[in-house]
Amino acid sequence: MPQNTRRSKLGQNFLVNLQACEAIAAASGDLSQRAVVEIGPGRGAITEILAARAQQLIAIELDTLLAAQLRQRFAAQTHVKIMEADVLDVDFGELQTDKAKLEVIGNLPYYITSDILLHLFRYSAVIHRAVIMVQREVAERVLATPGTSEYGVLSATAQMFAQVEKLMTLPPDAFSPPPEVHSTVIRLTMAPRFEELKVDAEGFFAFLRAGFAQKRKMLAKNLRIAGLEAQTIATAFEKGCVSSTARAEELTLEQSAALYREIKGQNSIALIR
Ligand SMILES: C[S@@+](CC[C@H](N)C(=O)[O-])C[C@H]1O[C@@H](n2cnc3c(N)ncnc32)[C@H](O)[C@@H]1O
Repeated sequence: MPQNTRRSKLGQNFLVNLQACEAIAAASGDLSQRAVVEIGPGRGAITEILAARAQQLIAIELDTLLAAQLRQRFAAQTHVKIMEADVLDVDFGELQTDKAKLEVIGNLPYYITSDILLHLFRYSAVIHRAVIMVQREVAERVLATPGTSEYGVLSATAQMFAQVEKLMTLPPDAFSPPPEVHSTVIRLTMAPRFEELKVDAEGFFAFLRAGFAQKRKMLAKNLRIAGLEAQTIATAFEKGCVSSTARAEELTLEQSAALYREIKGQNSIALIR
């Protein structure tokens, strides 16, 4: 495959703004006692800084050539391990070598941002924080609050697993080659809310996906389409104090959870297709 095609396919827009590299590494705090996982180290701009600060660094790179170059460059630093792999295939549980949770950092390949986020949430029990660069529009969706048009399944999912913060936005010229979009660094501090809101992850996410399935439709309508009985929905909305005309994006996570618990209490969740 020609180099340019491979680059755009793998989301290879390398960060060339040194200040931004420093800021990303600094956003994870003191790393001297931490194991850090870098996703997509590329040409090593952030890797270099992390190698100087972390107790242990595991950098996961899919591109064979880049991985080989990094391996050579960091050969003398035994606390740095370059893994040639697809990050989505990596079991983060196996990367944790002591009790301390992992710090994750990365200027992500944008073509699989949502998949990487879901992968990180799957391993939220072994991750402390993730400082990641994503496309600005994705950051806006992750950070969106209920009642705004950006609020959707991604916002609800991210906010069920983590406290999310926006750190900085960079223009295309901070990268080489420049992407067509602006980029935003966000910090996710893992703090799952399932116990607090008394919901199970699998059922609650199926409920959220059904509720957001057609964003222009009212939540009740979407739940009907998903297979719930009208009476079940009406009772749950009444008990959960949710307006029958509400749309899914208007509900806080607390309200969605209350509604879900009501529906589950009526043994109707299994009806969701
Ligand atoms: C946006 S670049 C960031 C490179 C570097 N960290 C920087 O900031 O300059 C994304 C990197 O992720 C790598 N990559 C793409 N898909 C990947 C995957 N599935 N698993 C691991 N790395 C991947 C690309 O080869 C590229 O090096």
